[in-house]
Amino acid sequence: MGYLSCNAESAIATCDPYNWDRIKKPKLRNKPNNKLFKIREFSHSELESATNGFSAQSFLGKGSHGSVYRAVLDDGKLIAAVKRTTISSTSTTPEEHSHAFCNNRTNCNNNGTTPAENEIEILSRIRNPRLVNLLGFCVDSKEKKLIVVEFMPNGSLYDLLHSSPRPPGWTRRVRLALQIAKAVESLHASNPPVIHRDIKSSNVLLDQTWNARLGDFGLALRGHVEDVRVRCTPPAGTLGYLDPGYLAPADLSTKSDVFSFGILLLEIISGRNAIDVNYSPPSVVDWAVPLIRYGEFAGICDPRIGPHGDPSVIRQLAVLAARCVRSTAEKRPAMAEVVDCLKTISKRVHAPIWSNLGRRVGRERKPAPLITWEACDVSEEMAKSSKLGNRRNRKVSSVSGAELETKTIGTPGERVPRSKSIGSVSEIKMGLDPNPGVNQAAAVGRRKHELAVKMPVVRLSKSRSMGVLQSTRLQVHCKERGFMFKVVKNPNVGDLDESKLLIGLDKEPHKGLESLM
Ligand SMILES: Nc1ncnc2c1ncn2[C@@H]1O[C@H](COP(=O)(O)OP(=O)(O)OP(=O)(O)O)[C@@H](O)[C@H]1O
Repeated sequence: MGYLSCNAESAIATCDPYNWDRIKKPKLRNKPNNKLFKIREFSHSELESATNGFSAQSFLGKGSHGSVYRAVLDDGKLIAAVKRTTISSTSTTPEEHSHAFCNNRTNCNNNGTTPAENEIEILSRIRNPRLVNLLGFCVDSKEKKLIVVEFMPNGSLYDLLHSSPRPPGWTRRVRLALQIAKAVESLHASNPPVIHRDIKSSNVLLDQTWNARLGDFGLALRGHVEDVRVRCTPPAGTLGYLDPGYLAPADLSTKSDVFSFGILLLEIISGRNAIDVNYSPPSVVDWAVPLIRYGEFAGICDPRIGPHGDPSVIRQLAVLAARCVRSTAEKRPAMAEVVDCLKTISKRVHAPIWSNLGRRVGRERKPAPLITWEACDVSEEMAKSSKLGNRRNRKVSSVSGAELETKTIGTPGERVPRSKSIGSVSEIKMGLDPNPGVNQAAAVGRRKHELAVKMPVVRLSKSRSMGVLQSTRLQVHCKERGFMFKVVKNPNVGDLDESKLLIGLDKEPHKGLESLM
């Protein structure tokens, strides 16, 4: 039995009673592997030598909360990834605050724990082949926590979708989507449930056999919605993936993860970033949902690979994604249902080529009613919207069009190749359009072809997890406009070159944003 001590308040026994519960109920669906497992405590010198002194050669990448290094441990028998966070539970400097996107009352994102402590606490209780599992931790002399997790040698799903010279085919995309869905479902099926809150393609890593693993539990919350901890943790997530209905702690549910998964599924289908200012509308939801409503399924497929030979595969994937991003959380499917749908789709993707021959030679063939329009609320709204006009369209799409700070737009209709530049939020100010139907109506009107309005060249960087801004004015904005994002250069960010996206739901204005509100 391993025992992990993070700090006096949050000492964690890996033999948690919750895990005993699950061990007693082995038949639970997709039960995470909650067998007791050892969490190692590494010495700092051990990790230092395993990463060649945290050298540039060992550097794997940088996230919102710190840097990640490849570590060779146990005489080469164990390769791991070490996350060195930029904040400690005792740190107080403004720089550290801004690195952690913390509000100005605490340097912690979750009620007294830093993202690193939070990740250790959550991952020490769950273990699953679909997750980037915890191997151990280390506390350095400045009380900073270093997290040691399984090393994922094949990069992230983000890189695979957006930077790979050989974009994955449909079989692989559906397999990856199913693996991620299973990972999320296993979190939601835990007792108490774990809500990840930061599902996105850069947090899906690929293991040595190219299977998807969900990682980065820095923002995850473990508990029931009524638990104090969940109720007191302000909203956080990443722009483009964040559930627009998640405006206050009480709004959080597993359905927020379902929304983010829906965005990820649209990204997998289309190869488009969640937010891409090279397109109008920049939000993948605003772009894809109107096309899905009008049955233009081929229009949302990644043009680098084209639609799947069996149109029902794309239809089912698209409708599933549209259901996940429904604006009403209760109408979104549970992850268990998402897994079932993807399993069925997966079987169709794998169906032998001759099963499609009927259609190819012109023989009429009914698509399998796996996810029919009738079963999908989107169809109801489609029918309503055609009666009520485009103003109704806004109700379906949860994340409305992002508003560009600059209005300079190139020639409408001019085709712009899909840019690999990363849809981010650095140079732009984004808000939920107060008239979201306008964007969507335009999208529908020109739906026969992909919308391609050339935007000013903006070099973008990867969307980052965001923290919390405390602002009454922004809260008012949120209420008045439905929901509002502000993306600005944050002068407090220090050496992080990323601009930070902040969403405010509380009292005191954040210095960096005050002037922009
Ligand atoms: N276990 C791992 N194995 C290999 N590479 C990893 C591992 N974990 C993270 N990385 C890489 O390190 C980089 C930083 O990861 P990290 O999770 O800290 O941030 P992120 O997900 O990119 O951004 P954010 O913190 O905003 O969510 C990423 O490029 C990621 O691919």
